[in-house]
Amino acid sequence: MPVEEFVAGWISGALGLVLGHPFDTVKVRLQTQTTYRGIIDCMVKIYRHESLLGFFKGMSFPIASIAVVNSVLFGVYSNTLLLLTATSHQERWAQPPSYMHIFLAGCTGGFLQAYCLAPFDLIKVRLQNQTEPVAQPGSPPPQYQGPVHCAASIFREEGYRGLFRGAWALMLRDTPTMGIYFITYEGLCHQYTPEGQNPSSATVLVAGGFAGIASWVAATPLDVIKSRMQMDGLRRRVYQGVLDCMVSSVRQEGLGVFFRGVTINSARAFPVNAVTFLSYEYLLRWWG
Ligand SMILES: CN(C)C(=N)NCCC[C@H](N)C(=O)O
Repeated sequence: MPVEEFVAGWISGALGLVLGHPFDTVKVRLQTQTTYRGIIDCMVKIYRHESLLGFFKGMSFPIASIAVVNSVLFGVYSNTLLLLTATSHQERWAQPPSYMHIFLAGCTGGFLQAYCLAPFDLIKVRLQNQTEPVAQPGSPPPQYQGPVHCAASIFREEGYRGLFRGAWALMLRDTPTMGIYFITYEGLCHQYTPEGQNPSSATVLVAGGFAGIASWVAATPLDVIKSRMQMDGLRRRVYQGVLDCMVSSVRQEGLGVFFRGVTINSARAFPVNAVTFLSYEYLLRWWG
């Protein structure tokens, strides 16, 4: 099993994550809180009330977890393709796998990474939703004082299963959309690369960016539900499950609720995934 794919997945994911985290904070707030009038209003309020640091709330855990999460996604994707098609990453441009195989490998990677991601994503969302300014002397401390405190409090108050709150919605979100992610990336690369050659940096950047946008547009409805399920249980339980969360969200806010955060998700997805795929491809070429 080639381990370079796992390491390349980790490094490239970390680069993309730092770039995209401020957008992610705005998205999570828009999806779970009703106090903001839109992206700009949310950004201005975060900056005024919480300073620039407010945009980076909840980032330390994802940075620590990206090693596991992204290496599982890229490593499982690549190794599943190797199993299905018997072609390694280096041979893949000369002998392209079928779209069905790419989709299946993407779904497998997405499914397994969702399981690893669930507790880390929960803690990120809970921390991002704390609106108190970071470390202001004299003011009451926020409910969670950091990622470890947050994890320990969830474990104490909601038990082990509490750490996996929203995990079903996360799996439903990530399994098909990671198939879409890799199909878009590989499809665009092949479209714009002469037979048998490696794709150029510009092609990788554009294909990676559009793969991010396509997958996030498809993922946004379940992303909204996932974030709501993760915030549920903080004070009292509102939703009985994923379906109940969908139905009551639509009843209260209309069908538009499924597209909350889609603009900021797409704006974030392009640079994040362009950088992720470019660094991934270069690291593998460098080691290959
Ligand atoms: C849920 N969906 C659609 C995805 N996770 N798509 C793949 C993008 C992964 C990248 N780390 C990012 O955060 O954009």
